[in-house]
Amino acid sequence: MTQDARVIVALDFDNVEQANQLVEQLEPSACKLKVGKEMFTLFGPEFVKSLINKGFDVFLDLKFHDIPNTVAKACKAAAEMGVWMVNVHASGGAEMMRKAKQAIESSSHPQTKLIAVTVLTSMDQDQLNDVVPGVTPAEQVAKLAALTADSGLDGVVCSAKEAVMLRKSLPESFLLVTPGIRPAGADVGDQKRVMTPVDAIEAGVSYLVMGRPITQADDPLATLARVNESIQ
Ligand SMILES: O=C(O)c1cc(=O)[nH]c(=O)n1[C@@H]1O[C@H](COP(=O)(O)O)[C@@H](O)[C@H]1O
Repeated sequence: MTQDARVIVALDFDNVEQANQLVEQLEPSACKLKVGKEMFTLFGPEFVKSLINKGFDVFLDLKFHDIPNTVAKACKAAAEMGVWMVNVHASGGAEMMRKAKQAIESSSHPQTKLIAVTVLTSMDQDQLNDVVPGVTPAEQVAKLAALTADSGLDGVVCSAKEAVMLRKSLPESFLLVTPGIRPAGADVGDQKRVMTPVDAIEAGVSYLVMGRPITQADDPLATLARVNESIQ
């Protein structure tokens, strides 16, 4: 594996011992780690710092969405924890995103990457119609990704299905971070816009977020190794 692992393992556990049991088997060269709302609410910054101290790049996935001042301060606090990446919702608007980026740049860890969620990968056309009528997921992702890039952020969270389209209009350095990744035949669960790891990388994705297909596998390490091999 290269130093810059392309798989981000989503640690969505309600039990810190279980999470640590998995983490102990993983290597920072083989994957990055994502801590989301469940584990952060249960176990807080100490858990995040323990992963950073083990050498992992940590994506703190709290999807901030609030008034600009509040989000900026939350992003600065996240950066000062030493995380590799943090995210906000692009639908919070340009001012919110710009202020968040500036706050990170003024922090003691200015290299923390800031990305914005476009349309959640659990949403299909029907669900999006309830929120933004008459717009396809791809159109909404394109609009919010352009807004995110214009606001100076490092990238977006989208589904791999939108990657080819986004790569046509956004620079190579703009990060596309894609959940909804499922190896062929794996259980889709609540995800709607899904793709396999190989197809996602071929579509131009920067990082693959994978939770249950790895964490719930009989052999998480072997599953991660197979994914890494397939995308080399
Ligand atoms: O921001 C995210 O990470 C995220 C955005 C999105 O649109 N969809 C999405 O599934 N996620 C997260 O990515 C992970 C996907 O997990 P699995 O569906 O188990 O692979 C979860 O932790 C979600 O919270």
